[in-house]
Amino acid sequence: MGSTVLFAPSDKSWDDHIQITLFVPAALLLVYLFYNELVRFQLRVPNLPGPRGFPLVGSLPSLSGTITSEELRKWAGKYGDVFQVQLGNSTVVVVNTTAAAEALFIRQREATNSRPIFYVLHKKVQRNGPVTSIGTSPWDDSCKRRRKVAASALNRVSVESYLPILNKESRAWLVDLLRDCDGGNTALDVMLPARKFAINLSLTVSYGTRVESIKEFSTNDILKEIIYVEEEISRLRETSSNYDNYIPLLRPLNSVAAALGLKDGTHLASIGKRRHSYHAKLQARLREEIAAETDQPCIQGNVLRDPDSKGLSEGELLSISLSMMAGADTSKRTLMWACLLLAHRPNLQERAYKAIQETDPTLLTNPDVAHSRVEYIEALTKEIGRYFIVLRLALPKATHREVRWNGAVIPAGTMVFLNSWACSRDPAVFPDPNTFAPERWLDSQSQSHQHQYAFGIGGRMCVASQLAAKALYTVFLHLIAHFKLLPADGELSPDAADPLRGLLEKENSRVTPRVRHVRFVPRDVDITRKMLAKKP
Ligand code: HEM
Repeated sequence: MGSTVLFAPSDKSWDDHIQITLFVPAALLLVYLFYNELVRFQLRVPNLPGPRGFPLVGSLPSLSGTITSEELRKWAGKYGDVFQVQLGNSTVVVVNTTAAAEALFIRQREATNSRPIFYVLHKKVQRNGPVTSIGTSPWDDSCKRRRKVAASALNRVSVESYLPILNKESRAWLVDLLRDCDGGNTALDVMLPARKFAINLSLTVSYGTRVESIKEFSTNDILKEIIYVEEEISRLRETSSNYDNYIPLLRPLNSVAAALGLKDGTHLASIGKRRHSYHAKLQARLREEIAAETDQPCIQGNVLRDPDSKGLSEGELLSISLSMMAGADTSKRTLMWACLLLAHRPNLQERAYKAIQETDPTLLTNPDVAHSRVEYIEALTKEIGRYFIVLRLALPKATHREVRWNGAVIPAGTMVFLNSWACSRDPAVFPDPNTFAPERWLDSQSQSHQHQYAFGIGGRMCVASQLAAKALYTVFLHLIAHFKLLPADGELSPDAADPLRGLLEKENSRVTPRVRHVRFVPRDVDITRKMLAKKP
């Protein structure tokens, strides 16, 4: 007798089985998509124009592969100065002109003072950490306290006390250049000295410590860690990518991928932990220096010496230091663009050199130049900030209360992008905006008192704008006084230092130049050596 399979499904029941297996998830997905579209629809700001985009993803595909800030600037031509765009499930209000920026961030300053919460940064990277940096903290009492301490440590008066540091760091740059430039025959990677300068500035302000040699960046474990971790954080803070922030559906999919071993599910949290851990090491070192009375004045030191004076918790103090290190990234990128621009504009260098000579020729041989005021170099510094805008969408902002614009009421908790790039290209206040013209900032010009958007605007503007501007000024003056900068291959390229065509990555709103090498030819080696010898 042949064996009988009692429960063998007939062909029909197999078909039913397969149909149900396919149908149920498809139906659930459709229900989810429908519900999600309702949510996305409700999140739109009534009476504010803006594209609707695609289901689920909104305008993300339309922005993908574009230079986001420039694309949004172009969209303003169609939708107006202020419009809304949906990035997945997030509604973002984009502000594209100087008039609109003043209306929202100055006249409604209190209401636009906050920062959004991002899934990747706040929920994943910071998951186990006590704090976020100031620049990524929503507006509350703690944020107010931290910002106040940072701002008073970096205000115009305090900046005076940092001038010796700025002189020292810009001279250190010249020492490195003189040693490595090979009389201008070898092109140097400008990222290395720019990074050293920027990290030293942040380390000094925060912990009273600095890096002596560029080589340490590849040999010293804590510095290697700072660089890796800060670059990762910078990538994870990027607003134009990190789609998990905007499309909730991706989050469980990523968890499944991590569970299946297809991606590293611990990476994000580990970056947050590593950031806290390197700061803890720097702080421990500073505590030892304080105990030995060998510490240098710095923000952490001031608070550690007198913990009750500022009313900050340990976590809040740490948050201030996280913020100082994040600032290093922007200074570095600005310095890189500036070197490239100067290398491709010999006339600009000569004009600047002449301006130093005419204002005060002793500055050409003086080791300390940070105190000086050469109007043209100040204008050059401002124009470099305007022309390149290294943080093209500033840092993402959020409304803290209702904001009004042209009949639309933008509710509290809405994400807002200040398109600093578009504001800097606003022809209403910057005629011929695509031309690099330091002259526009000279006192005689009508634009000279315009706001410079490189540092953002409003209640959450860069707390270190005075210090950063002075630091850039000091480097530019010293560089121009002692070196001629030339393109790496001798060819003057119109694209290398172009803020759109010269980009390394189009979509990144923190912009870096594609070309990184420049030749530095000493103007007069003996004069530079003598100047450097005046100070240890
Ligand atoms: C060329 C150099 C720099 C540029 C272009 C720059 C630019 C910016 C921009 C655009 C913002 C956001 C402003 C806004 O949302 O309106 C910002 C915020 C901030 N910057 Fe800078 N920055 C620079 C250097 C620094 C340095 C050196 C530090 C620290 C030592 C620093 C600390 C901060 C902090 C703490 C914030 C957050 C402010 C807040 O959210 O309340 N920045 N910066």
